[in-house]
Formats: sequence, C-alpha cells, structure tokens
Amino acid sequence: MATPSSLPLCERIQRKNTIQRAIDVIILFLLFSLLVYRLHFLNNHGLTWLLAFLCESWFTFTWILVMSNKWNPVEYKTYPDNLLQRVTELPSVDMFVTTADPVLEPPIITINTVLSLLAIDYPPQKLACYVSDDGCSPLTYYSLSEASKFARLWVPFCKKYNIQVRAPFRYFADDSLTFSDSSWEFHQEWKMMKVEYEQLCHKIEDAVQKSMPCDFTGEFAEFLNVDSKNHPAIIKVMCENKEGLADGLPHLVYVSREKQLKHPHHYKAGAMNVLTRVSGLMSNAPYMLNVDCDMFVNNPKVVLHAMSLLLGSKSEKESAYVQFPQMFYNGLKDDPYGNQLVVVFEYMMHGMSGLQGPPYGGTGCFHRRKIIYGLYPDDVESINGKLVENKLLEFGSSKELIKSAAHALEGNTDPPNYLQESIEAAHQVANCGYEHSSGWGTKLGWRYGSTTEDVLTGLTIHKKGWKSIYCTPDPPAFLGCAPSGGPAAMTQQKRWATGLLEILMSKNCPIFATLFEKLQFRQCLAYLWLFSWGIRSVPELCYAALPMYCIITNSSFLPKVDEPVFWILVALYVIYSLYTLFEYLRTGQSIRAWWNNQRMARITTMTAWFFGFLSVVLKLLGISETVFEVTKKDQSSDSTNDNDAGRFTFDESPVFVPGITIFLLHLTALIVSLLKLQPLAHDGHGSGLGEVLCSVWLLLCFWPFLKGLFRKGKHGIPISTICKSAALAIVFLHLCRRTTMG
Ligand SMILES: O=c1ccn([C@@H]2O[C@H](COP(=O)(O)OP(=O)(O)O[C@H]3O[C@H](CO)[C@@H](O)[C@H](O)[C@H]3O)[C@@H](O)[C@H]2O)c(=O)[nH]1
Ligand SMILES: [Mn+2]
Repeated sequence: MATPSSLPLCERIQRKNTIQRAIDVIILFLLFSLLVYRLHFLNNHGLTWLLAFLCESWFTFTWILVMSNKWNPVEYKTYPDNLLQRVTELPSVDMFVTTADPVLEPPIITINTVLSLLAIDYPPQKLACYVSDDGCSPLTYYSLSEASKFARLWVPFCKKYNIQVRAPFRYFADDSLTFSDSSWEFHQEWKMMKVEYEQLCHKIEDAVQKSMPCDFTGEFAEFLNVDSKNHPAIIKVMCENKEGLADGLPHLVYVSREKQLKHPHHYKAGAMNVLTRVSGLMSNAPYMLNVDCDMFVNNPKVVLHAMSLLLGSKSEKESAYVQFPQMFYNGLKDDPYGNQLVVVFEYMMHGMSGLQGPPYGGTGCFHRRKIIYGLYPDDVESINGKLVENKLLEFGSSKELIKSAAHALEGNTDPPNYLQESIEAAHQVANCGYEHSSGWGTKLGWRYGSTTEDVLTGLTIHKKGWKSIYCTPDPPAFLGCAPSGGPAAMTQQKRWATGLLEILMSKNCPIFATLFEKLQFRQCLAYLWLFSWGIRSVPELCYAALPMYCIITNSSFLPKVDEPVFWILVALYVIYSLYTLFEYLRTGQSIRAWWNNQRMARITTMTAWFFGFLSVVLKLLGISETVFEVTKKDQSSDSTNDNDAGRFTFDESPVFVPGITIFLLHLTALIVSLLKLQPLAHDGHGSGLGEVLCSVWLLLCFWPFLKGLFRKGKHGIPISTICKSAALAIVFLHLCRRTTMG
C-alpha cells in the first residue's frame, strides 16, 4: 500500500498531437512555396507584389511562432485529496482582489467574488483576503462591510452542505437546483440564505440609488468628501480571526492606497504592490492568490489544486506560479465578440506549458511571495544573510516591512500577528511616496511600464529561469465577465495590444532576456507571438487594402486561376480554415462560434490592435502616455434568449473608423468590379477572381459594420464616425486613381 509520502500530488502529461503537427508543417510548406513563388516573379510585377510578399513573410513568421508554441503541449493533473494525507500543515495564502471603479465594476460583483474566496475549502485560519479599492468608494466599503456580516452565515452554509458554487449570485441563479433528494433542514436553510442574500442585494441597491450610501459617521467617517484621485490611504481590518479558529472566517482587510494627483499610481500594478506590502505586514503568507473583482471562485478546491502543484512539483524552480485559465460565466452564445478565448487558452497555454510555462494572466494565479520579492532559482538553495540583506535594500524604508520580508525570503513563517497592530505601518507602506527610491515596480513586485503588467511581471519571473504551471481543473477554477459589447471588447483588446507591444519595445524585450538572461529560446518565441499582436495590424491592414486597390486600379497581387500557384492559395485557405474549425469543434464550440472568432480576429486586428500599435508609437515619440482603461463588468448571465445580446454595439470611439473605412472601400471595389468600371490593365496583369474573392470575404468579416450603418442607438454607427470613415475612404480612392493615372 502506498504510504502517504509516496502519494503523487501532481502529474505532468505530454499531449499527443501528431496530426496537428503534420498539418502545421503542411501549412508552413505552403506558405514557403508561396513566398518562393513571389520572390521568383518579383521583377515582373509592381509594388503590389512586393507589398504582398512582405505581408506574407510576416504571416509566415507568425505561423512559425504559433507552430513552435503548439509543438509540445503538456497538461497537469492534480490530486488534491492526496495533499490532505501528505501534508500535516497547509501553508497560508493571502488572497488579493482589485477593484477600481464602483460604476464600471458594481460592488455587488466584487462582494460576490470576496464571498466566494472567504468560503473556499481551505483552513480559514490560513487565509486572509485583501480588497484593494482604487476607486476609494464608500459604496464599495459599505457593500463589503455588509457582505462580511452575510459571510458569517454564508460560509458555514457552503461548508456544511458542500456547495459547489460559492458566489451567491451564481448559486441562487441556478434554476436546475432541486430539493427532491435533499433534507428538510437543507431546504429551510437554503430558503433562509436566499432571503438573507436578497436583503443584502437590496441594501446595496438602495445605497447605489442614494448618492450617499451611509451617513459618514463611525467607520465611514474617513470616506467623507474623499476624492478618488486624491486622498489619504484608508485601511480597515473588517474581519479578523484572532483565535485562529478552524471554523471561523478568513481575515478580511479593505485597502485603498493613498493617491495624489502628481504621483503616478501605476494602475493595477501599483495596487498589487500596495497589497503585497500591506499583507506582508499583516499575515505575510508565503503564497499569494490574486483575482480581478469579477473573477469568483467556481471550484472551492482551487487552493488545494494549486498547492498540489506548488508543493508537489520536483523543485520550486518548476513552479514559480500556478496560473488558472480565464473563463467566463456570462459568455454570449457563439462568442459574437470573439473574446471568450477558449481556443487560445486551450492550445497556446497548453503549448507554453511544455516550454517554460504559461505567462502570468493577471487573475486566477498563485504566486510565491519570495519570487515576487525578486528571488532567483539559484538563491533558493543558498539563501544566506548577505543575500537577504542585499535584497532588503530595495524594500523601502519601513522597518516592519523589511523584517517581514526577511522572514518571507528565508522561508520562515511568522508568529501569528494581530492585524490591527500593523495598521500604522500598513498606512506607511500604502502611501504614494513610499516606493520612492526603492525597487518596487522595477526590481520587485508587480512591474511598471506596461498596461499588461501581468504579462510583464510573469516575463521577469521566467527570465530568471523559473518555470510556471498551467492548471485546468474541472469544474473550472474561476469564472468572470467577458466584455459584452463592441466598445468594451475593443477597449480591452486595444489595452492588451498596447501593453504587450510596450514590453516588446522596452528593455524588457524577450529577445534580450534570451540573449543575456535565462529565458528559453522557444519561450521567447512564444512571448514574441504575444507581444507582436499590435504590429500584426500593419501587415493585415496592408493585405486588406491590396484586393480593393487591385480591383479599383485593375492590377493584381494574386496569381491567376490558370496558374498552378493559385491552388496553393486555395489549399492554404481551405486547410487553415478546416484546421481552425476543428480546434473549435474539439473544444466543444459551434461552427458559428468558429466563424465569429475568424471574423472578430480580422476586425480586432485591424481596429483595436492597430490603435494599440498607434498608442505605443505615440508613447515612443514622447507624445502621449498609455493608460489602463478599466473594462465594464455586468452581471447579466447567459443572455442566450436575448436577441439583442449578440448584436454588435458601437460608440463614438475612433477605434471603429478603420473598420468602417475598410468596409466602404471593399464595397466600392466590388461595385466597380460588377459595373466593369475599372481602367484598362497594364501589360495584361489586371485583377481577377482572386482579388474579388478576397474582397467578398472581407466584406463578410465586416458584416456587423454594414448592419451598424443602418441601425439606430447603440447598435448603430454614429453619423460622425461614418463621415470620418467616408472621408478617409475618399482620400484612399483618390490616391488609387492618381497612381493609375500617373
Ligand atoms: O487603476 C486600476 C485599474 C485596474 N485595476 C483592476 O485591474 C483588474 C483588471 O481590470 P479589467 O478592466 O477587468 O481588465 P481586463 O482586460 O479584463 O483584465 C485582464 O488584463 C489585465 C491587463 O493585462 C490584467 O491586469 C487582468 O488581471 C486581466 O484579467 C480589475 O480588477 C481592476 O479593478 C485596478 O485595481 N486599478
Ligand atoms: Mn476583466
């Protein structure tokens, strides 16, 4: 019989992907054939060929990155039940939740996430939950305070009946719940709990309705007249498990860091660093979990899964952090905005798992505190006083923090602390001047300088030689909101493209990390794939311009139907489409979802990513800074029955202009072609079937924009945007005419 110490905690499994590899290679071969063909005839054709060749070279390069990324997929299995037999004492975990704006992120969402964390299946005396509120909102604080009262009922209820989904709004929204085979007692308690939760919701709704949620006395006094952009730090211990009771609740602490107008606050990265320091003073757990305010715990065993990997891997070097996938509960049917990322997570993340590990995704991730504090893999074996002393120089001036950090770096656990005792020191480290001349944001903690601080922070861990692990338990660990409208989806994609490109264009570029540090070569390729999203918009826009340019000027950039290479292109298109379609079907998605994603990939690349690209160019030129725009979260769940839900929505944002321009131009091109208004072709290289097919395909991709031209309200494109796009299209047409005449 296996002894407890020999029971496995986790297992690394190499996925088989022979067929996929074969198709990858075929696609690559076709791409190379196309490039060779282009090169061979470069002299016979004009600029359009050269441009097509350059774009296709870029696509081939991207394909190589994708191939390398997906070549050795790996997945991990975890055995959390063995953990409980093997480990006598589980380590403690600090849990961080960030929220920034009570309007875009309604407090009811945040408190559901907090409640789901408080009710997690893990010894509560080992847990502390810290909520960072960058909105410094009395409403958020009030909601949390009410939620902490409700938690005293909710947490024991969840544990007693082993409830699966511990975010109450999701639990009570589940219609499939039946009481036929449950006890009378459960039924009674369930009813009581539902009433309590409804009361909590009413209180919060009432507070939202009133401009003032409370009368700003007592514990609320500090919120009187606060300005969310300019206020002192507010830190409140809302719930403390002083006796360390195993049937108590985890600690709950509210943190709103100090803000001053002239001080950069570094958005979420800044908030995470404050949480790291405040928690370092209070509970100083060796592990830290962080989630966005909308990402509630959907699998109550999530900490046990993470611990199976953190404690069960061969060495700490193998598991610097454990990342869970981002999945969504409000996913619209067939993913109309292409932002549920199922396929990306399934194939790209498992692919990276076979290399140095998944990037850090900002939410649903367990970190080791000492690695966030800047430790290298080699330091772990030879940790000594000198080394620790050197590291501590970066921590700023708080003596208490330095002491706690020394403990964390040396791997000692702290004697239990009363949280309230650290409140003064906590205020000190939450001040905006605290990081001045320290290493926070540059040498330790969450890194500054990118609107995707998560990926940057993960990269700095990988480049030290650490590896990370991707964990996909069933049921999914966390679920959150995907943006459910065109503008929100575009804002998010733009921010991602911006942040990722910012990293590529900085000293943190992964190429340097491979040359001079310990980032593995193929991990570097995987990061390059991610970081070049913004750049990809340029060749895609050029490639999208080619068919219409060719039709309008009666020139060509594609081979003619009677040339054999034409079939290379057809084969490429067909094989690639079937290949991607198969990926969607294999992850349980519909053909419609596949098409929506194909379409949205083109729309997002040419609009949101292009704007991301532009904002990085502006930053590099020193003209403007990049900003973190928070995405709007809404609670509406599966809107499968809502006809409106999948309909594209628009706003005045300039991000829609390139999309509409492309649409208008292709429409014009097709009309020109239909009415045979093209000029005479030079030397017999006029446009042909290939160009027309491309144009038709792009029109189909941008179909939502056609509908938007005729709709009103949020489903319609604002007149001003249409005018701007039309003006741009006219300028383009004019330029086309000049080139033909010239
Ligand atoms: O000044 C700020 C801005 C944002 N946030 C928080 O950051 C989180 C993420 O913001 P969100 O608008 O939801 O962005 P998403 O694009 O949905 O987030 C993804 O992308 C971000 C940037 O890469 C990561 O930080 C996130 O963890 C990841 O889920 C939210 O909890 C916000 O409250 C702050 O705390 N302070
Ligand atoms: Mn989010």
